Amino acid sequence: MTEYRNLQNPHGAQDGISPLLDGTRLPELDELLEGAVVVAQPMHTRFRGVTVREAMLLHGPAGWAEFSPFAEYGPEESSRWLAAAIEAGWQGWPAPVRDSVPVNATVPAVAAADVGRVLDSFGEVPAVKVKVAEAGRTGPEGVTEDVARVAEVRRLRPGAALRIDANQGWDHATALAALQRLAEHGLEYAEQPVAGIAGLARLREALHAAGTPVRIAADESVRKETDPLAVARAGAADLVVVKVQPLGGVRRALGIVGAAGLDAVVSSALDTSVGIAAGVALAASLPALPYACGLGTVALFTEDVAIRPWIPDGGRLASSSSGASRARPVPDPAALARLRADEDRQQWWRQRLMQAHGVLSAT
Ligand SMILES: O=C(O)CCC(=O)c1ccccc1C(=O)O
Ligand SMILES: [Mg+2]
Repeated sequence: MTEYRNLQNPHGAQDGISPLLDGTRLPELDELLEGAVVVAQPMHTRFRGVTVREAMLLHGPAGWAEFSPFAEYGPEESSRWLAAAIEAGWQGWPAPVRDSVPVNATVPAVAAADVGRVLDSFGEVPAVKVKVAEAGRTGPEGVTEDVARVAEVRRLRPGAALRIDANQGWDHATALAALQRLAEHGLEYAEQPVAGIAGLARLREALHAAGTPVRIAADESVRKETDPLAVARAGAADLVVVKVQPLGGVRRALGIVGAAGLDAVVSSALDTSVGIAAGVALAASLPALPYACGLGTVALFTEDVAIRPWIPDGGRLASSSSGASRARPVPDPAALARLRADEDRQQWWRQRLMQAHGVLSAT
């Protein structure tokens, strides 16, 4: 007998955003853990302080699913990532409205001399996102490095749309000065240059007043706020970045974009190809997709679990939902064996999944 539970989630049931697992059965723990495997995918370049990305892959009746909250995330936050995995593996995604989606290259905070190598790994792309304001490099020297990195991207890809992501690393004055310099290279938008909704609003106004109206995209102020719509309601950003796992699934992310009423950029959480497919499903089912998606990040790994890794081809990724122009990713057994994390890590991730499951079943 299938049990349907309409879970009341403290972060979900507000302002028309659906609760986590809205109407979807919460599988038993044993069912989730059967066939679950933790992989560790090494990276070409350090990203977000990480050189090996761990992810737990689950195998449900609808296909493979990814549960990969970052190591420092607790049960409450991780429960949204688990809800996204349950949607992927036990429910499937809504029908797409487009066959493929445009993708940006992602350039980590590397030295300008390494930019060419990173760009080449993505092939031809319509847009490039450049990481700036790396931890410990947010002072004047760091800004100079950021400007040099962006200038090198512009030199090598004169026709690409160019955006930067500061991961809220700058203070107001640094962001204002840095963005005025970076705007000379042509910026499509700046992603989370400073922390907080009030911070974004203040910076956005200061940029307009200074005559450099760089568009502002909110990322952390969407995915880490208890209310993902607060930034839109405050008029603090021009667009919102949406990620499937942190927002609790494709359907919930679609609802958030609709309620925000702003243009959305779909991006990855440094997922394996299994998680990237969910991001593509979101991008392929949004009513409008005015910006390239940050879903090319499998190119940052030295190896991936999928037989055909989800790396952009001609700047695009094909959609895999119903009417599939491409099947959903299936891990290659040989790659799973090679990338399998050690027993301690398998155990640690099973523990995390149990805790996230506990949050979903208690609410
Ligand atoms: O958007 C992209 O191009 C890549 C994804 C990305 O930058 C990212 C990946 C993992 C965690 C955080 C972020 C981020 O957008 O801040
Ligand atoms: Mg970001």
